[in-house]
Amino acid sequence: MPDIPIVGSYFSTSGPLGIWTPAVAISLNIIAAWIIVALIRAIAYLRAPKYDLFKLPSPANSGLILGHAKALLTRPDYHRLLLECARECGSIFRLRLLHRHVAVIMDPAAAAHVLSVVPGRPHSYGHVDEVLGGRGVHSMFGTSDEVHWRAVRKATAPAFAMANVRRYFRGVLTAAGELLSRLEADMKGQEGGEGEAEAGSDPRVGGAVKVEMEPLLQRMMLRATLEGLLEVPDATRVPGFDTLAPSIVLLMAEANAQITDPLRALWYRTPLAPLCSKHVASCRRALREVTDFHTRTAAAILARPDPAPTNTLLWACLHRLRDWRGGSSAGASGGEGGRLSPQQLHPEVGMYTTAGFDTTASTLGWCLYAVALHPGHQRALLQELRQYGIFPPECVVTAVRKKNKNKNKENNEKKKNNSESCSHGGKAEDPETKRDTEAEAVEEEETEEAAGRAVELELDAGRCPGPEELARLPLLNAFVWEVMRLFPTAGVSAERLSPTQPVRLPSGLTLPPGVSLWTPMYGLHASDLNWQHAEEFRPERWLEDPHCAFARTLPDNNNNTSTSSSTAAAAAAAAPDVSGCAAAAAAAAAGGGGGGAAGGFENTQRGGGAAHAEEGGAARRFMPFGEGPKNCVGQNFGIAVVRAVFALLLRRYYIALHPNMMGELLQGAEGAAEGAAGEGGEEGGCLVSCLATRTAALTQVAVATKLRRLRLVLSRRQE
Ligand code: HEM
Repeated sequence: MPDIPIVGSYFSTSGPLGIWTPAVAISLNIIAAWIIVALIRAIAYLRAPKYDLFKLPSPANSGLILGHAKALLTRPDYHRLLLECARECGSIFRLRLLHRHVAVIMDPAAAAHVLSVVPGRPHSYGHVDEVLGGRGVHSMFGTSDEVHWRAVRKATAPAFAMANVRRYFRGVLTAAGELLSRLEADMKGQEGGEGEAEAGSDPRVGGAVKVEMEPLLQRMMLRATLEGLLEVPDATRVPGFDTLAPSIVLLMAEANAQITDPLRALWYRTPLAPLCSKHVASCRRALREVTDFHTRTAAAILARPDPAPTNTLLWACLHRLRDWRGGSSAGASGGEGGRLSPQQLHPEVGMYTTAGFDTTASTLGWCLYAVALHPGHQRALLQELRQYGIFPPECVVTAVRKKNKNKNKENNEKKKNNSESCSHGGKAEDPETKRDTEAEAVEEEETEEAAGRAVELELDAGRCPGPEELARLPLLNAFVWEVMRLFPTAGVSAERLSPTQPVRLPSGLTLPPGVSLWTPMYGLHASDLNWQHAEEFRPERWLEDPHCAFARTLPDNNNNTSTSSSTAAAAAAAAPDVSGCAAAAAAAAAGGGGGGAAGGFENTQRGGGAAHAEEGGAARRFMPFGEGPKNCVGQNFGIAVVRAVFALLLRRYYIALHPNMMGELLQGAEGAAEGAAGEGGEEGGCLVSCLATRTAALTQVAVATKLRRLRLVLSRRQE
């Protein structure tokens, strides 16, 4: 009998291989364990019910260990990568990220089905939730507890009825007034040689001034949310307001980086991270500040007297929210338990403060980018705004300067009273007094200008359009829908997970539980499989076809569209690009397809169905606000703000891209993009895809898909 060494000696250097013995022994043990696990999984797989996951085609660019993760991680514009995969594999395909499988769904019927029937969001949303509610605390958005989600959704959804959106609009106009003041102040500063964004560069470009738009839009939307939705009086005076938007943006970027890089998430959570990395330290500080701000807002809401039962404004719905823990069904106030403490309410307050501001600001940013790229459309839009009297110059008034009150207190009081009475649109004002006030305001503006001080502007609510009026403008709405189609701000961020139940797709394929179901909006909206001339920016498509949001208008074999064509559509289609847009708008307004751009989408979207009944069940192919029970609850408010602020800026300023940004856009695609930026934008196929690729290179694909830096040149229009 050979002498068998005891097991312990395999792990010591006295073993048969000398100093190599422990290393070899450990490796052999790991391999053995791996084989055992693989055998167990193989047996489990053979015994498990059969699913169709592996029947889905998978793109070729898969690495042995990382699978498709490497390609996704190395392409910052991975929304375009998904589009390329769809071209290779079709509109439903499978990606492998390490050992995990993800079904990517760009087919409208399958996407709408998944978003409608699969309730859960994947765990990666937890990183985002941390920004909304704090560490380890979940809001309705990121919770995996369906009772929690249902309770809060049911209690707060009435807050976004149109009647309430009208109420919130005052807050929007206040915030938009501040935006104008800041823009004018920037312009004045730059004219005087101050406030340059980049040292050494000339801020004046051909008599106009450059502006970094994103931070201004984010601040505006945050103020609109706090003062409009939550009725926080003068949010700008609340401690921490000035740093809130940049802090949330910083944290959202970090959350996104952690979603795509799990190792980063691990490192971020170690106690060493803030000591070694300034970035992590500032994120931690920002998180504390943001959490503190939300808790204070929640406490302020709860401190208000009980709202009347008929009050469905957002703050009132949140005030009424009751503890849902321990209950299996949600009562009228969302829960059946006791009152919530500020700490319990703060994730929901944080979610509502945060969910709308970056999405809406980015959508606005995309609108400004698109209008700067298409001067012909800009002219047509301006014409429409003038024709309908939207945001006339008189709606912008100069606010009373409190600085001068010692000098001219009495005079200022008089003006303040006048301005307040008209800004709430309450009392009818004597036209004579109004003219006097305007003249004084202009005079004051001039005095302030002469003194080199910034002028504060306000919007006169009585002269501004309401949300419904804006929703009726055919061209404006067609333009905004087209922007939201080609540049959806939730471009990659809709994902569902069914942890225990298999998911059956409309095509008949059944996917196993635990597989991530990813429905990237960008892919749905920009894929040739779903749209004709998908990558072309053509707002007219919304005017030509009242049911453009549904997948029924794909070309038949003869390259004709199957739409039940109207005279309006035919007239519009025959007209050239920009004038075509105006012609289509006119035709649509005349009744040919008037509801298409403005009413059609909204009506059906509110219905909540994934399929359009009138169209024999055609699937929705346009879903910038998501689909199904977890679609965007704040969409009425979001779209109203986009329309209003976009129209306001368009009416007041000529909007162009800053030459530096134009330079970046043209890099490597000079000839191609130049044409698109020129009058009329006659876009050939190559030019269209070049422009799309270059835009993607300037895009930050994150929780919100937005331009990395939006630099514009704004010049005041002469009325
Ligand atoms: C143009 C602006 C907006 C866009 C494009 C947008 C887009 C979206 C999308 C695509 C979703 C669904 C995500 C998913 O399927 O997982 C969503 C959800 C949500 N949005 Fe918006 N949103 C906008 C504005 C707003 C505003 C203004 C608010 C509120 C103030 C808001 C609050 C929410 C909330 C609370 C959810 C989660 C709904 C739930 O889980 O039931 N959004 N949004």
